[in-house]
Amino acid sequence: DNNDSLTKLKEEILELQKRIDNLEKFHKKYPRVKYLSINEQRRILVTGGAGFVGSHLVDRLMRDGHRVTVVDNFFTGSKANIEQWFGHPNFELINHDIVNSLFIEVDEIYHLASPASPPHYMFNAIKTIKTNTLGTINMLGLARRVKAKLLFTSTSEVYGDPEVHPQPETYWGNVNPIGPRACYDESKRVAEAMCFAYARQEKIQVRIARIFNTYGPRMNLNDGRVISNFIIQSLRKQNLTLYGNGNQTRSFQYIDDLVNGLVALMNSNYSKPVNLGNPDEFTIRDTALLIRDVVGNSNEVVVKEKMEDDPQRRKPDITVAKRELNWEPKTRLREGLMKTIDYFRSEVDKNDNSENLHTFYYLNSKDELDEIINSDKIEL
Ligand SMILES: O=C(O)[C@H]1O[C@H](OP(=O)(O)OP(=O)(O)OC[C@H]2O[C@@H](n3ccc(=O)[nH]c3=O)[C@H](O)[C@@H]2O)[C@H](O)[C@@H](O)[C@@H]1O
Repeated sequence: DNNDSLTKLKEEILELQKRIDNLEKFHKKYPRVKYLSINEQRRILVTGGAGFVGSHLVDRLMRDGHRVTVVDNFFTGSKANIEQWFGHPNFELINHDIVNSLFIEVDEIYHLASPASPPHYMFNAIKTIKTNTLGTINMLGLARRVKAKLLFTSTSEVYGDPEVHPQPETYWGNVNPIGPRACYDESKRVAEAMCFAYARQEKIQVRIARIFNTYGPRMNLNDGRVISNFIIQSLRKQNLTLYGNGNQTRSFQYIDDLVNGLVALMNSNYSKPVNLGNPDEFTIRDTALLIRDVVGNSNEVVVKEKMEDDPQRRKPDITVAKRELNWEPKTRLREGLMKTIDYFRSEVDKNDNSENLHTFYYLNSKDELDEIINSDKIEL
């Protein structure tokens, strides 16, 4: 008997030894990064660096050879977006909410942290306002203390429901200050004002990007914005939800183009706001039909209640970006959609077994909320 258990123990030890050997053999492979000398290498903070746009920017800055610190509170960001850099000597992740002060030493700050999808930013309107106001003040304070250059990611939503088309940076906008979108567009507007106040009064170097509708891999499955909703609905063979008649327009920019624009803007000498967007304009109905076509299904398009204060037409005038940054978007919508659909296809496959996922719906009224709760569309 003793002999038996001894043999069994020996077998178990051998098995464990094998596993330790395997672990020791494992070396994490990172994407290739450029070598920069100490003089060339910059210390760069990316707030919201675990989010959709932030993580693509982090990839670019890391590959360029810089030292990158990500700050994120993971409200809409996710660790999976940046896990490729965990453990890399040039990379650091701080779980921190920028509504509180941050004390670190950096040369540049890309300040992206903010929920961006309407259902997300409306989910906790006060928190959205705090993030864009207190959060931006904190980042400007940091920039002043350590003499860093700060790029603020503003939005085409500062133009509200625009009465000028396409929208140049000189247009002051048509924003409802008390509407459901105000928590986002008004707080982004005041954040722009803060950047300019710090630039004038404290001589901080600021850059302001007004980002127009952007899509691509790593958008959350529950992002709730139109491109991801239509793709997921098409993949799952659900009805495509058109809010309103679908004649409203948007101009969609692929993520890689935006990242190039952000880096070009940071490195430029231009300190006034710059539109970054793709001027190809589509109605939302046509967008639904195109996505359905590229996915290759024939789902029905159903009309839902119109969003309150939904901008009716949106298209960037990118004359300034072309002139000052020598930048323009390169990716056509169909091409960008194909890459995005590939990403969503694998994410949907992964997630559909875990049943805890749903598309966000806009709630315009109490009736609509009741309707959703009583239907099987959403698990609350
Ligand atoms: O990217 C921008 O410039 C700004 O505007 C967007 O807001 P919005 O254009 O309203 O983005 P979506 O939620 O994608 O909506 C686009 C249009 O599609 C419609 N929509 C959305 C989702 C859906 O399932 N169905 C649908 O018809 C909306 O009503 C809207 O007319 C984003 O929310 C912001 O992050 C960003 O700052």
